[in-house]
Amino acid sequence: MSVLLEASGVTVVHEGRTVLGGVDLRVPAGRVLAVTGPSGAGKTSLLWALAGLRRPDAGTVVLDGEPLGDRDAAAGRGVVVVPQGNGLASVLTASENVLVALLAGSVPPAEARARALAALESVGLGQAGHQARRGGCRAASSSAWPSPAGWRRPGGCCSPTSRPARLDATNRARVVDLLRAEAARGAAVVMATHDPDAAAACDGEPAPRRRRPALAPPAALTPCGAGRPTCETPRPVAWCRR
Ligand SMILES: Nc1ncnc2c1ncn2[C@@H]1O[C@H](COP(=O)(O)OP(=O)(O)OP(=O)(O)O)[C@@H](O)[C@H]1O
Repeated sequence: MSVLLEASGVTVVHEGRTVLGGVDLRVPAGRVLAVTGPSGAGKTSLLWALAGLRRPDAGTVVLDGEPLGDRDAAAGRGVVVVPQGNGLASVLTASENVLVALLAGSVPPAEARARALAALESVGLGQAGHQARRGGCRAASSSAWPSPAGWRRPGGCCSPTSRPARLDATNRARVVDLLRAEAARGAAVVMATHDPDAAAACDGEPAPRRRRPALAPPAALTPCGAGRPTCETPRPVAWCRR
């Protein structure tokens, strides 16, 4: 089945404050959607909701026509989430971090080693990944770390990543390339970023019209992408790559 991630009216309330209001989006397989906005705009809240980590206070998240469910259910359906802090174990090397994820998904050890090496090479770490611990491989960014489910059966992939302070142009391009490759393998990819260049690399088209007035977050998510202006009004927007 072709992956289709849809959100409808997703609203997140923290401590009585609406930080995300009525976001609609639709991300089919093969597309990379970027959401951007200033700190506090609600990017992480949106991605957490899309990944099943945070139940929306209103609205729905649907994957392939079925409600997403909680994180366990989402993971079981191939939804990968890459947290901002990478979620890596600092006591493990880069390759060990990748291996653990693969082995936990019952990938045979030999295959897991090959996949781990391929993943690290794709971000320019290669053999260095056998020595590099978390601090040393941060520039490779989060997208290098696949979930086994995500590799075997591409589903949604939510990546709050690419803070400009952490990625230079080369590594930014690598991250975007990895996300595009994931999309090309059939994933629907959502990336949150502060980095206008990273967002622009995910060229796109406007999301469907909102069905209800926005409960504007304190600083709204804004669209960006090749040739697309930034919205001047608070308007959470999603967009997809053709
Ligand atoms: N667990 C929480 N409890 C209370 N408030 C929260 C919680 N998580 C987020 N918030 C608030 O919700 C708002 C949106 O936060 P969120 O992390 O989604 O924004 P963001 O766009 O991802 O920000 P950043 O780019 O800095 O990561 C912020 O004002 C934040 O302080």
